[in-house]
Amino acid sequence: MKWKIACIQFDIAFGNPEANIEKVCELVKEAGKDNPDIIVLPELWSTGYDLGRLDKIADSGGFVTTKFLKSLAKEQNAHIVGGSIAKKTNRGIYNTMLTVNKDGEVAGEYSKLHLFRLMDEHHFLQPGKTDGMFKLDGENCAGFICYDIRFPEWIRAHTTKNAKAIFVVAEWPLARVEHWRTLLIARAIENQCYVIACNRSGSDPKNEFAGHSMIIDPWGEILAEAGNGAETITATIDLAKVDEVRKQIPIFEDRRPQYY
Ligand SMILES: NC(=O)CCC(=O)C(=O)O
Repeated sequence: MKWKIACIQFDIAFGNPEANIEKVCELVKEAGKDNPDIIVLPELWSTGYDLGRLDKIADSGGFVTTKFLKSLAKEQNAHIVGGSIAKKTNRGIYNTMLTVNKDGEVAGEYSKLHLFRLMDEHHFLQPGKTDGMFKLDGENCAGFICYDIRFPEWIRAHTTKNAKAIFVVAEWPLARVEHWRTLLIARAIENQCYVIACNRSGSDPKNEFAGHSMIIDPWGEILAEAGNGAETITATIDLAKVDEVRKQIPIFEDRRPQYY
């Protein structure tokens, strides 16, 4: 399976879902001119980290964003890994990744498992309880949200279920850009999978963000990398390469989990 991927890196308007929905609509349509198979958005793209106002601005039940992403996916004939949104439920607010396929169906829903205390998430958000596996065109994929990439065991729990492409959506600050780049490359090499990572650019009242969205192959080669401004990066990935690399160095066969 070959997929052309587009990661849309942009500056999120702080606490302004209407403005962000309008912007994403425009940017997805622009990216769609290149006929990508999969379009990826960053973390909390509709609200940014305006955590103190989430009670007012989070999407209740995720209904507005789900409907919006479904209609965009159908219109663009592309799968959308819809970054994440703040989803309000009667159990609290979650940082939730929604993936919709090009038929306009929800292919996956994953709420961030590891809340990032340095950015106060634990005061405002609930941690998810499910894994990030989903399928696109019958292929196993997995989704992760930002801080999750610091937990290799969480990513591994998905690649041992044969996830071949992992999607990381983020609001990763510039202060730790080298951690971002190094961790993403390491996750690709150690799991012998594609890593498709979409970060935001710009700043909010507390942080300047790194950008540097990346598409990395299972050998750890960077196929595309953004700078730190608003930019859409694209690359074509071929999942056959995952099987090739896993055959060349068979780490999944050579694991000794009984000793770990
Ligand atoms: N939004 C996040 O989860 C940020 C994670 C981060 O910055 C880190 O260093 O980890």
